[in-house]
Amino acid sequence: MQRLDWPALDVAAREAALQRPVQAVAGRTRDTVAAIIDEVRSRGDEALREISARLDGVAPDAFEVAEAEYEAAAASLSPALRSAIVDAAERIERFHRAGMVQPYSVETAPGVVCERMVRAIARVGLYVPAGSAPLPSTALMLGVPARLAGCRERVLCTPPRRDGSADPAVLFAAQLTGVHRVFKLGGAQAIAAMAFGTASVPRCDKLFGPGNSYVTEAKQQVAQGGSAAIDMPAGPSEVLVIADAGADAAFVAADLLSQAEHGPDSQVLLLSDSDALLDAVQGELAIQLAALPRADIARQALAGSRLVRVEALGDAFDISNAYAPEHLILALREPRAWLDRVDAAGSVFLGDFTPEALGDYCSGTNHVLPTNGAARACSGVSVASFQNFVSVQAASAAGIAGIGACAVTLAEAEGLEAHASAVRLRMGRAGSAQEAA
Ligand SMILES: NC(=O)c1ccc[n+]([C@@H]2O[C@H](COP(=O)([O-])OP(=O)(O)OC[C@H]3O[C@@H](n4cnc5c(N)ncnc54)[C@H](O)[C@@H]3O)[C@@H](O)[C@H]2O)c1
Ligand SMILES: N[C@H](CO)Cc1c[nH]c[nH+]1
Ligand SMILES: [Zn+2]
Repeated sequence: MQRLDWPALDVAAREAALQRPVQAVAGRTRDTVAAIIDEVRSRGDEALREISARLDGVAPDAFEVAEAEYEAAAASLSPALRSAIVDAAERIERFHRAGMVQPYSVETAPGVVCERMVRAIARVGLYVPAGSAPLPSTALMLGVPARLAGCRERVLCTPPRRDGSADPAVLFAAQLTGVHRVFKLGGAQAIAAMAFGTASVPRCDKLFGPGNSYVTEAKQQVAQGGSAAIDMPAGPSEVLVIADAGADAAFVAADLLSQAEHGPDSQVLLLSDSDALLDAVQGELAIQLAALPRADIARQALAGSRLVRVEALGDAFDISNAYAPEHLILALREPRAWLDRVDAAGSVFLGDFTPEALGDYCSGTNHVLPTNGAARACSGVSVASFQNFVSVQAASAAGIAGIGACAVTLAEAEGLEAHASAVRLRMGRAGSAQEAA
C-alpha cells in the first residue's frame, strides 16, 4: 500500500491519489464489452453459448435453472447456512419495508388535487456475481426489494460454475426471495441477454446488481443505448476508512482487507490524522494478509490502495466527499458527531463495532451501492429502485377557474398559444357552469 502525506502533495498528486484502478483500464474494457453486446444482440443464444464457453469455460445446453436443480441446491446446503440466509433476508426485508415510498395526494389549490401513484416495474433483471466468489447475499439484496416492490417478473442471471451448475446458495437465496427464473449466465453477455432478450432469456425493463468492470461497463452501455434502464454503476468494491488515533488498528486492517479480497481491482483507502495509527494498521495488514485464503487477490488490490496522513480529521471528510466512496467507515471516537460532514457515500458505518461486512450481509441495509464516484449523485438499491412513480392530477370546474389564469400567463410568455387556449376554453365553460349553478 502506498503511504502518502496529504499536506505535502500538489494538486496533480492529490488527483492521482484518488484515481480508481478501474479508470486505468476503462478503454480496453469498453471495447471488449461493446463486442460482446453486439454479438449477443445479433446472434442471441448461439452467441451466449460461444461466449460462455470462451469466458466461463462451459457452454450449457440450457441456460435456465430447472426445478430439480433448486431442490438439489437447497438440500446440499448446511442447515447453518440455510438459516443464516433466512435470518439475513428477514432483517433486509425489515429495513427495506420501513423505507418504502407511499402514494400521496395533496389539494394544491381549491378544486385541484395532485397525487402520486406507485407502480412496480414489470420485468426486472437481477445480476448476482459469481466470477471469483459466488455472492448469495447479493441475491438477497436484489430479490427482497424486488419482491416488496411487486415486480411481476423477476429474472436473475449468475455465472455458471465449471460443471455448468449454478451456485447452490445463490439458488436457495433466489428461490427464498421469490425470483421467478434463474439463468446460468455471467458477465457482459448476461447483461446483454437481459437487455435485448434472446430465445431463452426474456428482455427486461431494468437491470440491477453489482459486478466486475465488464458487468458494470455492459450495464452502462445498454443504458446509454436506451435498451434497458439500470440501477446505477455498481462495480468493483471500494472502502474508505477515516480513523482517529484511538481506532483499533486490527479492526481497521480487517475492514480494509474485507474489501480488498473481493477482487484485484477493489480499492481501499485509509485516512488518518495519526501517524502512529497508520503505522499500526500497516503492521496489522501484513499479519492478517498472510492468514487469508484469498491473499493473492487482496495483495493485488492493496497494491493500488493508499494510506493517507491528513493534517486534521476535517480534511479527511473533504477528501472523502471528493472521492465519494461506496463504503465509508468512521472509526472515530464520536462517529455520529461527524455524520453531518458526510455529503457523498453509498453507505456509512459508524464506530468500532460496525464493520462493513455487517452491512454486506445482514444488518439490513443494501450492499448494492454506487462505485467509481457515482455516490455523488446516485443512491444504493432500495424498493424505490424497482418502482415508477406516476403523478396524477384532477381539477374541477372551480379548480381551473382558480388557477387557469396562472397557466395562461405562463403559456403566453412561452409563445405556446394552443396551451393557453386549452386552458382558456375550459375557464370560459367553468365560469358559465358556475353562473348557472
Ligand atoms: N458495488 C457493489 O455494490 C458490489 C456488490 C458486490 C460485489 N461487487 C463487486 O462485484 C465484483 C464481482 O466480480 P467477479 O469477477 O467476482 O464476478 P462477476 O460475476 O461480476 O464477473 C464474472 C464474469 O466476468 C466475465 N469476465 C471475466 N473475465 C473477462 C474478460 N477478460 N473479458 C470479458 N469478460 C470477462 C465472465 O463472463 C464472468 O462470468 C467484484 O469486483 C466486487 O467488488 C460490487
Ligand atoms: N462488499 C460488497 C459490496 O461492494 C458486497 C458483498 C457481498 N458479499 C460480501 N460483500
Ligand atoms: Zn464485501
